[in-house]
Amino acid sequence: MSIVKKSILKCLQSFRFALRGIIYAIRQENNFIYHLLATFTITCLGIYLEFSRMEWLIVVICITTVYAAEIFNTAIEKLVDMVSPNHRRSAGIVKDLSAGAVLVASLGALICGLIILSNHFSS
Ligand SMILES: Nc1ncnc2c1ncn2[C@@H]1O[C@H](COP(=O)(O)OP(=O)(O)OP(=O)(O)O)[C@@H](O)[C@H]1O
Repeated sequence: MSIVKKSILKCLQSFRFALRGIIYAIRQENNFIYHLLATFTITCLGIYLEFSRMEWLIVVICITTVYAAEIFNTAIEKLVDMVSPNHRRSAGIVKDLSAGAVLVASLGALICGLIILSNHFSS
C-alpha cells in the first residue's frame, strides 16, 4: 500500500474515532440536549431574522466553543472516574473546574446571543 493511501486511511480512522467520541459525549451528557435545543433555536431565529455574516460567525464560534467545552468536560469526568473511583476532594475539585469551564462558555454564548438578538429586536 502506498504511503499516501496509508495516511488517508489513517486520517479516516482518526476521524471515525473522533466522531465516536462526539456521539458518546452527546449520549452521555444530559446537558447536551439543552445545547442542541439552543443551537436549533438560534439557527431558526438566525434564518428568520436574516443574521449578517458577522453574526453567523459569532454564533458558530459560540456553538463550537460550548460543544468543545462539553466534550472536554465529559472526557475529564471519565478520566477522573478512572483514576479516582473513590470519593476524593481533589477529584471533586477537578470535576468542578471542568464543569465551571462549560458554564463560562455557555454564559458567554448566551450573552452573545442576547446581544445579537437585541440588535434585531430594537431596530
Ligand atoms: N470521585 C469524586 N470525588 C469527590 N467528589 C466527586 C467525585 N465524583 C464526583 N464528585 C462531585 O460530584 C459532582 C458531580 O459529579 P458527576 O461525576 O456526577 O458530574 P456531573 O456533572 O453530575 O456529571 P453528569 O454529566 O454525568 O451528570 C462533581 O462536580 C464533584 O463535585
